[in-house]
Amino acid sequence: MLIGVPTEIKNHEYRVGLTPASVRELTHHGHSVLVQAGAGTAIGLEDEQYVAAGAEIAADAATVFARADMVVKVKEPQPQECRLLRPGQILFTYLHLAPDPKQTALLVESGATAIAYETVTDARGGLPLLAPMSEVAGRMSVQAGAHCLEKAQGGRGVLLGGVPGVPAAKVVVLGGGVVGTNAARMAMGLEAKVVVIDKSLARLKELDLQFGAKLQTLYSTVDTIEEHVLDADLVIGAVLLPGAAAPKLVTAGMVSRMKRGAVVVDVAIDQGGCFETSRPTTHAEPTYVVDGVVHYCVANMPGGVARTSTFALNNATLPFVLDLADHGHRAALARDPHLRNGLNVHAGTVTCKAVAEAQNLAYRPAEEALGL
Ligand SMILES: NC(=O)C1=CN([C@@H]2O[C@H](COP(=O)(O)OP(=O)(O)OC[C@H]3O[C@@H](n4cnc5c(N)ncnc54)[C@H](O)[C@@H]3O)[C@@H](O)[C@H]2O)C=CC1
Ligand SMILES: CC(=O)C(=O)O
Ligand SMILES: [Mg+2]
Repeated sequence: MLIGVPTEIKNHEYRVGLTPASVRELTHHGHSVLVQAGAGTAIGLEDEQYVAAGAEIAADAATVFARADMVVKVKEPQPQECRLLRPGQILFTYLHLAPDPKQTALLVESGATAIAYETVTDARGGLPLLAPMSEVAGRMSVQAGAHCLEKAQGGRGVLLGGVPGVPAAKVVVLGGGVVGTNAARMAMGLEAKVVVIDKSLARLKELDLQFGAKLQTLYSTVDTIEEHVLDADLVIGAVLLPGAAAPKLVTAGMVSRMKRGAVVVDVAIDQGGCFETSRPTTHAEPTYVVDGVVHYCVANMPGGVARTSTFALNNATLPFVLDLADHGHRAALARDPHLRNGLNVHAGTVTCKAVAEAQNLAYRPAEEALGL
């Protein structure tokens, strides 16, 4: 199979779909890889390293999309990329379609087979291709939040850990999954007072066992959310209903009653965000203020630490890329129900139920669309 890797074009996005080491694995399996010139240069992955691993270098994205049987990316395709896709071609990348009707329509129109990293599952109920970036974003959310709390950034001028004689800041984490756990761990490491709110009792039990008395775990109700958000210095949004638009747990009314200079970091923004006042921002302009509350809503946070993120992402995606390349999409999707859960759009139909429901579109189960 010919696998194509275009340069990412989203704002300040420097990750790359395949590392030279991943390219070497693919060529070792007898596949060909076409990498756009300069795709990894920003993070020190030079064209020469890709060539040494067996890749061919293409001058531009149009060539990569025109020749590749499978396009491997990081972020959702931008409109000009969607228009380069064709029927029968595989697109393997993050899509986050539920809150994005425009991209959904373009992918349906393309006729391509679009497999989303974020809805691929594993046998333990996890999301193995979302998890590495959730680890990164969870850890970054506390760095970002701590920075935004500084006066010059519009924050309250509060140090997360306090100092002897002065109280620590209060950090509230909504959702105790992969992002939430990593955020809580970093916030506890900086000696903030940390509360995690989740609607899964099983998850709260695991967190309690893992962190003990240092972490307060609370069951998610409107009451609990309101009480703790109003009292917080930093709130981190980390909830997820896989594939679906994020639930708006924090209303605009609650935000208006938060402390002036408090900060919200809405990591769930890629699924639409869990604060009613959230809208996507970029690394170039990461924050805005609503009712005195600083909002950080960058939809590609891991792009900020693109080198770490690229290696972490490739560790998780490579086995699936190899599977798709070795067997073709139909056989690979037929034999692996977890990879099949990643199929969001195939040959002009939406095959992810949560996406179809979010946008009121016709849904066709993947098995039916693939003729399995
Ligand atoms: N902005 C960015 O750059 C990035 C965003 N993300 C996003 O972060 C979000 C979280 O991802 P993960 O932690 O991997 O998901 P996860 O599935 O590991 O955790 C989500 C948690 O939310 C909880 N939850 C669901 N509904 C809830 C409710 N009503 N109240 C309280 N908790 C609730 C679930 O029980 C679960 O524990 C996703 O939207 C993901 O796409 C992930 C990486 C990067
Ligand atoms: C998951 C995601 O949105 C990202 O890594 O950018
Ligand atoms: Mg505890």
